[in-house]
Amino acid sequence: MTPRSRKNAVSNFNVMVVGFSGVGKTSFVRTLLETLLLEEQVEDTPSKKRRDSFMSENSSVYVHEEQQLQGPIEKTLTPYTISREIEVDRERIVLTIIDTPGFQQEYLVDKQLHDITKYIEHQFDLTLAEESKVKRNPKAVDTQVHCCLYFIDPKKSALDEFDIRILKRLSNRVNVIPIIGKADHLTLAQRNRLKPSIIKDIYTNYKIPIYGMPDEDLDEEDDDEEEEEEKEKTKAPQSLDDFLSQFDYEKEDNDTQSVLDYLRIIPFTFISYEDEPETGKPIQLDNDIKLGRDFGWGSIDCLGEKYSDFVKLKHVLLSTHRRYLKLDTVERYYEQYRTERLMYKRATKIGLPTQ
Ligand SMILES: Nc1nc2c(ncn2[C@@H]2O[C@H](COP(=O)(O)OP(=O)(O)OP(=O)(O)O)[C@@H](O)[C@H]2O)c(=O)[nH]1
Repeated sequence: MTPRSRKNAVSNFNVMVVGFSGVGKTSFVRTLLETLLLEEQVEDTPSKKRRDSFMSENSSVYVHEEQQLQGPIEKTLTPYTISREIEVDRERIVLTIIDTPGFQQEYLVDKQLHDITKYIEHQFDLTLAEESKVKRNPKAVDTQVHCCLYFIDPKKSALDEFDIRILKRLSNRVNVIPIIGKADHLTLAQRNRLKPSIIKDIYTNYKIPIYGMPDEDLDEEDDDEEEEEEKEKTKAPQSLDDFLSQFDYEKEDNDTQSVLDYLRIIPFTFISYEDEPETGKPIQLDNDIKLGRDFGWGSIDCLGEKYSDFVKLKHVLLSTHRRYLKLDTVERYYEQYRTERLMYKRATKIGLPTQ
C-alpha cells in the first residue's frame, strides 16, 4: 500500500442495537449521531456525512438517510442502517449503525432473535464468498457486525429469562456490550443495585461470554484435566470484582488497563436527549449543555457523566476498544462461523447427520 492510499483509507465500523421495544435504541442512535454532529461543529470541519448502501444487499434491511431519523420518534418496525463518516484519532471511519425492531411479545422473541443472528451470519457469508474468489475485490466493504449493544430495561431489577437467552445467543455470534437504557428511570441507589446484579448474572450465574469477559480456559490449555479442575476449584474468581481485584492497575500495560476500565463500568447507563416539541430541535439547557432532558421539576444534561455513561461508552466504542472489537469479530466470531460452515459442508458431503 502506498503512503497516499493509506492516508485515504477508510475503515468500516458496524454497530448493531438490540433490545426489547421501547428501551431507547432509536433514541440512542439519534443521540450518538447528534453528538458526532456537535463535535463537527466544534471542530469546524466540513460535514463528513456519507451514506453507505452496503447493507442493502440484505433486502429486508433499509438504508436510512439521516433526515429520516428526525421528527417525532416512532417504533422501529423494520431494521435499517444509517452511516456517517467520522474521524477518530486521525483515522477515517464509516460508522454504520444497524437499528433493529425491539422484541415485543415473548412468544416472538425466538423468531426475532433468529432474524438478527441470520443477519449477522449473512455478513460472515459475504466475507466467506469474497475470500473464496480467485480475484478478490480490493474495494470490498467490511460489513461484519463488530459490536452489538444490548439494551436492558431499567424497570427490571435483574436480567430475566429472555435477556439471558438473548445474551447467550448473541454472544455466540457477536461482541455484545450491555447497556441500561432510559437510566433516568433509576435513582442512584437503584442503579447501584442493578449494575452488580446484571454482572452477577452474566459473569457468575450464567457465564455469558459478552465482550471483554475473562476467558479462564485460555491460560490453562496445557494443563491436564484433573489439574485444571483442581485449579478451577481453588482459583476461579467467584465474581467479576474478585477477578478485577487480582490486578494491580498501575502496573498493567495500557491495553490491560483499558480492558479493566471497561469491565469496571459495564453495564453502561444511557439517557437519551429529548427534542423541544415546538422546534423539533434538541433541548438545550445553556450554551454548554446542548443535549438535555426536561422533567418539569428539573432538567439533566444527557451527556453528563454524573447521570450517564454515554461519554465513556462512545469513547470505548469509537476509540479505545474499536480495534479489539474488530479483531475479536474476525478472530473469534468469523473464524468460528467459518469452521462451522466447513464442518457442515464436509458432514453433508459424507452423509453424516447434521444438527
Ligand atoms: N425518560 C426517558 N425516555 C426515553 C429515553 N430514551 C427514549 N425514551 C422514550 O422512550 C420511547 C421509546 O424510545 P425508542 O428510542 O423509540 O425505543 P426503541 O427501543 O427504539 O423502541 P422500538 O422502536 O419499539 O424497538 C420514546 O417515547 C422515547 O422518547 C430516555 O433515556 N429516558
